[in-house]
Amino acid sequence: MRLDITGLSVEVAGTRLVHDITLRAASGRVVGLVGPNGSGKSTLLRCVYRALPPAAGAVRLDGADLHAMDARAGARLLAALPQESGTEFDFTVAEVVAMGRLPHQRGTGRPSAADTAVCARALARVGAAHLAGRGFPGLSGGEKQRVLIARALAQEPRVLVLDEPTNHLDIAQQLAVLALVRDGDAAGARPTVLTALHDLNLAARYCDELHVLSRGRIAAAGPPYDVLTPELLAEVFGVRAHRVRHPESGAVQLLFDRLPPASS
Ligand SMILES: Nc1ncnc2c1ncn2[C@@H]1O[C@H](COP(=O)(O)OP(=O)(O)OP(=O)(O)O)[C@@H](O)[C@H]1O
Repeated sequence: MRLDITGLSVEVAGTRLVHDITLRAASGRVVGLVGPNGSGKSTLLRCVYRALPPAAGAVRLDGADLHAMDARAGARLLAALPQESGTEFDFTVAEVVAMGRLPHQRGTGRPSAADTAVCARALARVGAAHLAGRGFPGLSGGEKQRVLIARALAQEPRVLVLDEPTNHLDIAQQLAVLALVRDGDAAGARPTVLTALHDLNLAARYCDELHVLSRGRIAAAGPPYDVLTPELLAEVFGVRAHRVRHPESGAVQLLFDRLPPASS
């Protein structure tokens, strides 16, 4: 499913934080959003997953206006992993993941055997099947993050919006989660993904395309290594970057240093 963001501006408490964003994620593509702290990534994503209304512009899924859809219809198409859930769900892990099935349930709202199977698969995909019976509040930060990703996967969305999915994850889990997001499920179903990421090397490795946000506006967009030039990294992130090649794969990697202080 295609995600089109056109002319999107977002305001919080009367202040415009995100200005006139236009980007497209073609069906099945992984599009990354990178930018320094406070550049507006979360605010933009919150509007895309409908936690905030647009002040101008629109978010469309295969041409249909997401903000004009009823909540259940929208939730059957698009699932989100917010940066901070803000909720200490007093539920078991299995119950938290089952919440992902709510948009698909009718009548009694009780999960069917098929719903339970979808949830079990989602937990297994993030390597958290063994946590199903545990209470959510007692999990570690990384375990919670994997369970919330499983909840989003259990929603079987056509579009997945992720705000820092690697937060709290150790390096092996970071690579595993981004690989599963990029590669889709065993049946080859792969949602369209829009994800904010801080780690520029991970963003370059797992995203088909990157959009760089700076002060609420798009500063650059395109294939990762066309975008992540030393000039842009100095200007937007304030760092000195070297590009080197991985000794085995030959893939480009970025190494960072602080910029030398400006001479007066
Ligand atoms: N409720 C709010 N009221 C006022 N300002 C806000 C509010 N929410 C966010 N902001 C400001 O908007 C700007 C963008 O914040 P946002 O969280 O979208 O940035 P971000 O790129 O996701 O940052 P980070 O990388 O630190 O997560 C920041 O300067 C932030 O302080």
